[in-house]
Amino acid sequence: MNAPTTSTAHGTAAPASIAPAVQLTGVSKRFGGFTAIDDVTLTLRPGRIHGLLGRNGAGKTTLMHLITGQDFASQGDLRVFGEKPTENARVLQNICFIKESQRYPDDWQPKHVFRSAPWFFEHWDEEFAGQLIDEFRVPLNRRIKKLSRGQLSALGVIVGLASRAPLTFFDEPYLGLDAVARQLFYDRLLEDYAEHPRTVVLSTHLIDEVANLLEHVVVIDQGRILMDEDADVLRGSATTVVGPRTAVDAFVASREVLHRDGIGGLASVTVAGLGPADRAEAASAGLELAPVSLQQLIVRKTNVRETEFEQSA
Ligand SMILES: Nc1ncnc2c1ncn2[C@@H]1O[C@H](COP(=O)(O)OP(=O)(O)OP(=O)(O)O)[C@@H](O)[C@H]1O
Repeated sequence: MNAPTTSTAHGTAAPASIAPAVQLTGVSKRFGGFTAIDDVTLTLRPGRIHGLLGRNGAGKTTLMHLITGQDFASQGDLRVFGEKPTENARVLQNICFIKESQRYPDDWQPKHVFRSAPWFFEHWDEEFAGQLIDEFRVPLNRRIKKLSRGQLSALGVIVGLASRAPLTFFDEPYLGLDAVARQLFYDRLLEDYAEHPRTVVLSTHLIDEVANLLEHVVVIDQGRILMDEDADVLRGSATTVVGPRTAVDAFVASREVLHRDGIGGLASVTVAGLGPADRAEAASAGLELAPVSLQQLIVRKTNVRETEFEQSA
């Protein structure tokens, strides 16, 4: 029996109904005395592109290992398509996990990877894979050990895209990819996802590069979820106010300040959520309002919440 799936208008299998694709409740992962994932409760809804973001060592890869059944949680309940993922073929056949450190048999060439992919991924699209192989210029008959770093990354990206797995993880897939190849990856992911909706989790440090792809953002730090919000809500949740310092200070005095910057008599202050009336007030005070990039927003909100966490600890 397969994991619950349903046909979309495009005829592609996707997780059924509105049941969560992934559901974690009070999940922790400890390595000896060190807690890498700390009491995480998180839901990933199906049919969305999620960004899993966070600083080095935050716990992103560990979390993905737990969700993809490669490791056991020390505590808590973890469900993927409603079932526990570990040692569960029904769930695992619907997951594709592309990671930078992917290992292949010593004597394998890319052609062996592409030949074996359909055994693992029931929605594998050979024609799409062929198109991507040409576009990313991956040599099919060279030993994988001899591939350049970028070619190796491209191999993973092609498998991840052409697998069309209902739940696909890309853990820092861009490492080694040049700017042209990264853009190609983003373009093909978005086009293919539009035609074949599925649940995608993208872990990356290049937040602004993927900002337009992301529908939902999860930020993790020291094993805890710092942010779990729709990207659109996040985008509209802060604005930078720029102008003469005294006017800016007066305007932000009663508002939630996320970040302050400035030089000489000029100030640039990022504040949370401005409504139409606030915007009119800023305009009449001669202040400029600038949008905040997703990356800046995440960095600023993360700093504020890290401080709150530290104070409450
Ligand atoms: N097998 C392990 N044994 C001990 N500690 C581990 C193990 N695996 C991960 N850790 C620790 O858990 C923490 C989270 O690591 P993880 O690889 O999940 O971070 P990450 O967010 O993916 O980081 P990066 O962005 O640098 O790849 C780190 O402090 C790491 O050293």
